[in-house]
Amino acid sequence: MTEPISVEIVRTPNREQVATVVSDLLRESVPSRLSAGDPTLWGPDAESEAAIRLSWTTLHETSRPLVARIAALRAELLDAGVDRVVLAGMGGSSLAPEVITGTAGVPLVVLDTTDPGQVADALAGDLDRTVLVVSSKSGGTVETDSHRRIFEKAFADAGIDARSRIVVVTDPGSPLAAQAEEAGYRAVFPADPNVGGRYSALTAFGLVPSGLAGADIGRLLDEAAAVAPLVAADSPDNPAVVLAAQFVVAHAHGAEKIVFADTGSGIKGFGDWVEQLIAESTGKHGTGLLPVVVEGPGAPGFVDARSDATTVAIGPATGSSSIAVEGPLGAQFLVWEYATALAGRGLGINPFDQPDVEAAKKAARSLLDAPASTPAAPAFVDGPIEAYPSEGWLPGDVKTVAEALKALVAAAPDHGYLSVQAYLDRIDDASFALVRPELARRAHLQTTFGWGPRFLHSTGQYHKGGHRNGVFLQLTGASESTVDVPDRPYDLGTLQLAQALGDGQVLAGHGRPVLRLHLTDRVAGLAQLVEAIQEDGS
Ligand SMILES: O=P(O)(O)OC[C@H]1O[C@H](O)[C@H](O)[C@@H](O)[C@@H]1O
Repeated sequence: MTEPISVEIVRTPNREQVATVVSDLLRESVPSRLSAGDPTLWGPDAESEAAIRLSWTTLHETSRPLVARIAALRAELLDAGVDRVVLAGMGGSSLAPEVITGTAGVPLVVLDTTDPGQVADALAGDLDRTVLVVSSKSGGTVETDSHRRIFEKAFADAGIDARSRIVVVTDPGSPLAAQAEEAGYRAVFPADPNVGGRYSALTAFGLVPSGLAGADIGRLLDEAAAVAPLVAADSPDNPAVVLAAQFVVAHAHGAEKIVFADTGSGIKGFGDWVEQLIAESTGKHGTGLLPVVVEGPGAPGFVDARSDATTVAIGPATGSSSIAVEGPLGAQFLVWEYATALAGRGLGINPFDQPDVEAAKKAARSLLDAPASTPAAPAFVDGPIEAYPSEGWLPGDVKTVAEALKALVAAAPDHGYLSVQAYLDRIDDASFALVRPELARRAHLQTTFGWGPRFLHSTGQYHKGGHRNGVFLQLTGASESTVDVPDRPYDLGTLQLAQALGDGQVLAGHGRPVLRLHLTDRVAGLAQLVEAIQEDGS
């Protein structure tokens, strides 16, 4: 029989220490205790939260009944000519379905944005054939609530009974569960409340949208089931133990970054899922593991990784990878969840909370509640780009984007990182992702890229709670579209800007340098930005 997953350690500088960490984990039977749901594994402070967060270890069994229910709903919808699935959900409520459907090659429109243009494009699709899945564990996430309001109105405006086209996934008792009951939405799938968002790939959050879109979710559970005995075993061959020990020891030696490249796994977008799991689980109390997702095995950050990073191939090993993990998606989900929970124990943190996420949400809410009477003036304007630096790091005589970028990179400590955060349309503005390798190549810093506000529910926890060695480049842009949020005093563009400004304030409050570049014309702005990066030469 072929192994359900393979973890290859291509090179490890600290073999003996890794072996010690492995034997400590095994001596205390940590893997089997984790699989049995022992909440004491992360110390007394984490125990009460862990007690309501460990049901993910058995989802390959407990989620089985969902498969038939989802298939029945899909058949009903198809009979009614409804075959376009739009998913409104942030972070753990959309990252897994995006990978599952991308890998299966079935279409799913994911709404995890407040960009007015991107939402307008989703609305412009064929509403006659559309079902909206509204996924939110808490039932109170502002983006998801906005999408529900916007689509409900759009269905009604198009003469479609919105109730028949909205399917909800949420925790029992959440505000969204109450709204769904009151409105009489088509179906409500109660999620397992004892699984946190980023560990919920194999709950209703991962399975409902993916199954409705046509992915083979039964097979996904089979893949997880095949690996379950391996990750629960108190054995030195346990793939999750091997990974966790590598990361904990690397972290102790100053390699707190994990650079992920897909090397031909056949999985689409795994990095986007795993980065939330690792960053949000571990990035807190000034420590953690920073995932850096790169374009491929030849990308900057991977080929030229230094001593501050471990390179991981998802797929076969390549010359630059230190570790290679090969296996199907369902197995990868479970192995990385176990590895993260085990690494969290090694780092001495609670891998199930996200103490710094709320701060940015609160700052955005304050800005929406009390908008500034006069907008802030840019520090300088360079063609179609306005620059808004946080206080205290940009010399006053800097007047060009190229110089400002150079100063931002120079403000990072040695072995720090640069985080690029694009509050833009990740479909129409997809080419902004090019900025990451361009900057990484010149900055000689590990460089991450995230779409705002999506990353706020993912790596955003690490930026504020993890190692304090990041510098931050925010990109915001003018929009030609306006999308109102029904029964709310703001439109999406206003919300999007408040989210960028709110997170920027919180980062600056942590003493981190933040440069916001606002593109008054997105296309011309990108061209100018790339030119400035190339000219920068830092
Ligand atoms: O599912 P929801 O309650 O809407 O939450 C969606 C996401 O947003 C939060 O801010 C958390 O940081 C994430 O862990 C979570 O996955």
